[in-house]
Amino acid sequence: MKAPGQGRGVLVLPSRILELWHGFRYLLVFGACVAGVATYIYTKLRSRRTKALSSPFVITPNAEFVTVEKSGWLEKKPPTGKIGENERGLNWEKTVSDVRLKKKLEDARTRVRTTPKRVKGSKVLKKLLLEEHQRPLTTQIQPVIFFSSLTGTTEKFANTLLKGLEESLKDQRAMLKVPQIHDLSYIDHDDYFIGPPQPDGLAGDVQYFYLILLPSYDIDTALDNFLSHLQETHQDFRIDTASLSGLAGYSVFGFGDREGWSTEADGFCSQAIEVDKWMAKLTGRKRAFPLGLGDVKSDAAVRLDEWRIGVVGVLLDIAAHGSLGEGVMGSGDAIESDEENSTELSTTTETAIQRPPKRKRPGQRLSIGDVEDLGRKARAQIDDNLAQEPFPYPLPIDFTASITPSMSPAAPKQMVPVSSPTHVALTKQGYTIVGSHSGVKICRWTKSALRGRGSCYKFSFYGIKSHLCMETTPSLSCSNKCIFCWRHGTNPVGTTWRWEVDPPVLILNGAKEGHYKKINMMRGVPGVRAERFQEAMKIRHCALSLVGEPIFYPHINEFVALLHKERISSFLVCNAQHPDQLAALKPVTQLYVSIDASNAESLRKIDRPLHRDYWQRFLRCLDIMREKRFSMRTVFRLTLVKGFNIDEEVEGYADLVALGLPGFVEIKGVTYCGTSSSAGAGLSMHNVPFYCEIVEFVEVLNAALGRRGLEYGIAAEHSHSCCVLIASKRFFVEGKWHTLIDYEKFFECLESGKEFSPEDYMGPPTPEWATWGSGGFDPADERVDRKGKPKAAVTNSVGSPAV
Ligand SMILES: Cc1cc2nc3c(=O)[nH]c(=O)nc-3n(C[C@H](O)[C@H](O)[C@H](O)COP(=O)(O)O)c2cc1C
Ligand code: SF4
Repeated sequence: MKAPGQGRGVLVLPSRILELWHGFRYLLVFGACVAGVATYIYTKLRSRRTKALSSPFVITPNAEFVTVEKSGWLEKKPPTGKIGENERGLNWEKTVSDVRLKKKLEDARTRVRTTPKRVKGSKVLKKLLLEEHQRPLTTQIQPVIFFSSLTGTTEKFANTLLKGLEESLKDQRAMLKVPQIHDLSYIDHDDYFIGPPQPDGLAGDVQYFYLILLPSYDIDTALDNFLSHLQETHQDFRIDTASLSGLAGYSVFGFGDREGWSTEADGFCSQAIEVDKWMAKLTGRKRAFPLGLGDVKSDAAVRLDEWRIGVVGVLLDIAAHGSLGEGVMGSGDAIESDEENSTELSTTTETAIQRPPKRKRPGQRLSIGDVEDLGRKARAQIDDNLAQEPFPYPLPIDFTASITPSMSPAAPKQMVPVSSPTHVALTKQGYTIVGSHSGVKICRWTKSALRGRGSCYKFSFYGIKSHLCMETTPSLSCSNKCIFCWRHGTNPVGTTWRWEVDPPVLILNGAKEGHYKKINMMRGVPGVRAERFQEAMKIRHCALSLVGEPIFYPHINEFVALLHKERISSFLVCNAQHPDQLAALKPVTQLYVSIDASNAESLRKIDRPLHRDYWQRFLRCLDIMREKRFSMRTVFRLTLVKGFNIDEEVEGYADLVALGLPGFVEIKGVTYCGTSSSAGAGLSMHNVPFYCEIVEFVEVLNAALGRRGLEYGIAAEHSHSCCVLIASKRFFVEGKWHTLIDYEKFFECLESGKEFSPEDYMGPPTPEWATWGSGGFDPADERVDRKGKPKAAVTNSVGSPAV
């Protein structure tokens, strides 16, 4: 039997528990849930951590691949071999076998850490490049010569260059480091031709300047590897397309053999030309000096030396100014000659002629016979007219006339002040305004010649190399308002000189400075030939035929004398409106008048002269030209405008030739300038004659001169610029035309102080390729189309025009 208390106590315990459960059950359930969740999270976290710790270190793909691509070393490979397997079990150690590559990767990492770069698969924006190049250069420049040589020739030249550079740059050590030299066969191309080298601890303190000397081989050589390397680097989408833009600049010199590969088209220096192109792309057009080419069997040493001098000049520029100067990216865009608006414009528009319908001039034709006498008669007739029948209006004051005190104007103003619209307009069109009334502009032929694409017709006719020629004017103002003048509306005009006068020295120095500056801007333009670039740095000829009227300038004689003193020849074109000034003009190498029309009415409509006695002035000028023909070479320049003056004007022009008896008559087609004023005058592209039409006109004119008993003949042509030369038989010697000029002889004659005639400085015979029927394009140059592609040579046989 159980004790009563004992049995009750047993019953009370469960009910107590039940009671407690009811009282705390929600709390207990909630606590259990929280504990469960916490345990779950803890377990999860713990398991992750364990897994991570047991896996090999994996480089973050993004960061590391970017690193690799930025440095340009590897294609989608992790960058180091010291790490073991990754999650997929690939052993990177095995994939990176090249020890050097590993080192580069390390370097690349360092580089990336110090100089982060963006991956760019597209073309580098010009603006970005500009910014980069425009930053002031405070770093030292390290010139590096690279060469390749199979038989030792290039190596020898490279070492000579090294010595030359060391010598020339020794005083510039603060900015220019001692040049280095590397054989391309012994260096790793990756070290220098993916990105500029980064010297340890000096990143940012040194910029490299590459000089690359190469022979050319049309067989497989190590050079092909180098070329492929450049090409692949440029085309590698992971690498900046201009990955070498960090260079200070570069220039290439090629050695070849003209005996076996006579022209560039035949392969002369082909590989140097290729390398130059790839380097231009890789550096973002940092060609600091034009590509030089030398023939190992003739001129290599001379050409290399010229090139060295040019390169040293550039390096010194950098030392002095901290920048590459003009002509390379970042310092002023060099204008491609193909894009250039034609300077011929100035010479053609100033003479283009609008002709009235067919005009009969019975009784006005000069008879065959004594043309001299006729000239005198014409002059006498004019004088009579002036004396007996004064003009019904007051004659305008010629600027050559003396001015009475009462008429003297107040203080003269500047002709083209800097703030004037004319200044702005001319500057925009590429003119450099010199002083307050002069201008200079590099013409498209100068650019063309620098690139070996041909000189203007003056080379074929007179031996003027266009890259040695400066086109300028000492007076932007003129006394005509020709309807076809592209400057119409903004050009200063006047019958008298009423502006401040700049001294001739100032004009010449300013013009030369402006010209050289523009030449310098061609430095980085593809295709510019180093030797021509060098030659262009010495002006040999001056064409005073830009815009305006050169003899309007009161000190024209002094200006021309300064040119001659520097042995610069002078070709002066005037508009036949300033007879007194023309009469007072001292000898120039060649004197032109523009013949814009063959009768007074026509001239008035076309030239819209300010002088009311314009026709008398015009005739007087022809008269003076006739008188001057034994003291200097005289030229009539005719510009033909289709639909205006080709068919009907031949006889009239022949009469004018009979009057002035020029040594030469240049006939050329107008160049359409496409301005609103020319369009307003009814001119369009349809008025530009084809060469065959020029040829036809010339033949008819030649016949017309013959009928007048004038001893002229068709001497030369330049079909490339639609231009033909008729010459006096004075220049036909021993069965050959002698239209070229002996410039040295001209200066000698001048310096002798004695009287001399054009025959005294007549040059050698006109080259065969320039004579009538041969086309007139210098075979040493390459004719190209507008896109710069080689064009078939035009050999225009007489009567079957080619253009
Ligand atoms: C097999 C061979 C191929 C050549 N091919 C060219 C060529 O295509 N174009 C060229 O201008 N010169 C060519 N040359 C001429 C060399 O470029 C020239 O002799 C040069 O100076 C060699 O330089 P190096 O002695 O430094 O190797 C070739 C010469 C050889 C022997
Ligand atoms: S003469 Fe001189 S300025 Fe005139 S087109 Fe020829 S190169 Fe140019």
